[in-house]
Formats: sequence, structure tokens, C-alpha cells
Amino acid sequence: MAVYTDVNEDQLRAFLAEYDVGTLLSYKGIAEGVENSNFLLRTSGGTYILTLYEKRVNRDDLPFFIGLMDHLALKGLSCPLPIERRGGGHLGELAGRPAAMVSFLDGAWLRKPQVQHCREVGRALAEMHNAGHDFAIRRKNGLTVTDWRPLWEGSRERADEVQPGLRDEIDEELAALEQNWPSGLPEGVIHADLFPDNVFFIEDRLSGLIDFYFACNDFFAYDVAICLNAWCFEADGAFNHTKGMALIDGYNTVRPLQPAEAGALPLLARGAALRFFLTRLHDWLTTPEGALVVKKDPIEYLRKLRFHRQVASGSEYGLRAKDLIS
Ligand SMILES: Nc1ncnc2c1ncn2[C@@H]1O[C@H](COP(=O)(O)OP(=O)(O)O)[C@@H](O)[C@H]1O
Ligand SMILES: N[C@@H](CCOP(=O)(O)O)C(=O)O
Repeated sequence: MAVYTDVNEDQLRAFLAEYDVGTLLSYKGIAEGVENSNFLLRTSGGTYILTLYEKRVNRDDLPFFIGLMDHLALKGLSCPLPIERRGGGHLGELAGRPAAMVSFLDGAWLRKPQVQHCREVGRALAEMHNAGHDFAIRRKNGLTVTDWRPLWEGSRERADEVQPGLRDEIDEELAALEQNWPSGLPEGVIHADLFPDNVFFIEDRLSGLIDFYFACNDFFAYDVAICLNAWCFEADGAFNHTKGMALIDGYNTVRPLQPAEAGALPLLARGAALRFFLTRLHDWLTTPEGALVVKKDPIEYLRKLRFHRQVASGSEYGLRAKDLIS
């Protein structure tokens, strides 16, 4: 679910009066998503998504998220365009929450992405990286290697309840990643959560990217690693080399990975798997039974992590020899 805060019609009409979007025709809560409350609005001016930012989103980060969507959309990337208020700015307040409206994107996310979709995602990711290069605001990644230990400390004592031996395995993994995490790779604005549910397609054509609420400044190749994890494993847990190759080829057509980035990919993919494992484990252990949110399985990401740990070379992800040699 993702309607944590209810909105009544009077509140909504008062909120909309601050925008040049016409009058309200209908609205309904959107069940998907986990972080914020989202509503689909129809007005005499068009169709919009209204988001009320919930507790896990830091208010100070909102100018970055909203400014970034505005920047990317104006650069021609297909992503939601924040709607400006009559008095300027994009952020308002509704039902006691910070709130903003963005344009509605057509399309739907794919439950079973195929090879050609992975290629499209790779290309769109690189386009986003290029388009973000002159975005003026910076945001540190709040879930990078230095943040994993405090997150782990919150779950560590109960980890063996989820799988026996997990505590020792993650202790070792975390120490290895902290010691070997790369530095000096090309960086810029990354999406940091470009999972299939955040990418829309119309038939086989990618129609847009959404959900920029984990976006931050970090290594571009880390974003590629997040996508390899999210797009290129099959339901049985096997890594699909053909999908990996397509995703990397699609990326390279727009922004060729440098050899240092390609060489770091196995480690970055391990780190990316650990990052999602840790947030899922935290939610798994803390979300009360009966809460209206779908808990995501941490073990899926533990399996991905184990796969990356035994990867000897980037060629196992589909990198070609020329990508790996400087
Ligand atoms: N601009 C948009 N156009 C169309 N649908 C959208 C748009 N933004 C969000 N949605 C819908 O709302 C759902 C939740 O949005 P998302 O940003 O992923 O929420 P959360 O940040 O809470 O995870 C999406 O799965 C999609 O169905
Ligand atoms: N993609 C993350 C969870 C974040 O969910 P989103 O709805 O904000 O994309 C995961 O799969 O763990």
C-alpha cells in the first residue's frame, strides 16, 4: 500500500487552488509504492500524481528530489515534471505533510522484463547520468558503504532468526566491503533505485522513469550495479548473462563505462546487493504483522550477494574484453 495519510476533498480543493491545473474531477489513492502516499488526480487541466511525503523522507532533501525531476524533465528525459505553484516553487502542504504534484506518465512496469528491456534500461540510465551532470544541488548517498554498519547493527542480533549463520556471514561480508570499497570512480547524480517497478514501458518501448526519492551523488557504476541486480536475475535466482550484456551494452551506447568502472563492477554489485539486503532485513524484522505494506524478501538479495562473491571477472556480467582493458 502507499496511502499512509488520507486526504479529504475539501483539503484537496484548497491545495489545488494554489496551482494552475483547473478544478478537481476525481482522485484516488495508489496502492503501489512503499515510501510515500500517492494519489492519482484528474482535473479539468489533466491527470497528475499527488505525493504526500511521509516520515522516511527528510524534508531537507525535497528541494533536491523535486529540483532533480524538474532538471531532468527539462533536459528531455522522460520522467515526471513537478508542477509549479501559482506563487512559484513546487512544494506545498496537505493534511499536515509536505506535498507536491507531478505530471502523469503513461505506461506500466514490467513484471517479467526481457533482454530488450534490459538494453533499454541501460540506455535510459546512462541518459539520466549524462542529463544530471549540470544539476546544481548535491545530495550525499544516505545508504552508502559507511551507512551499512549502523543499519546492520539494528538487525544483527536477530539475523539468525531469518537464516541460521546469517550473522557471521554478513559480519564478514561487511568487513570485506568496508575494506575494499573503491574510490575515485566517475560520479554524479544517480537514481539509486531503478528497479523494474520504477521504469514504465508502452509495449516494448521504455516510456519513463519514476521514483527519484533515493537519488543522490555517487559512482555511476554503482547505479549500473544496482540495475544488474534488479533486472538480470531470473526468478530461480540465476544470473542471466544475456540480460547483463544487454544492459551494459545499452549503457555503453550512451556513456561508455571506463575500464576502472568495469573492473570495479563485481565489488559494486556485491555492495549494491548488501545495501538492499540490509534495508529489506530491517523492514522484515521491524514491520508489524498485519501492516498494509508488502515486505520484500531479504533472502533474494542474500542469494544475489553470494553470486557476486564468487564472480571472478566482469565478463561474467556480460562485460566484453574491450570494456575491461585500459
Ligand atoms: N508520474 C507518474 N506517472 C504515473 N504513475 C505514477 C507516477 N508516479 C508514481 N506513479 C504510480 O505510483 C506508484 C508509486 O510511486 P512511487 O514513486 O514508486 O512510490 P514510493 O516512493 O512510495 O515507492 C507507482 O508504482 C506508479 O503506479
Ligand atoms: N526497490 C527497493 C524498495 C524501494 O521501493 P520503491 O517502491 O520505493 O521502489 C527494494 O526492492 O528493496
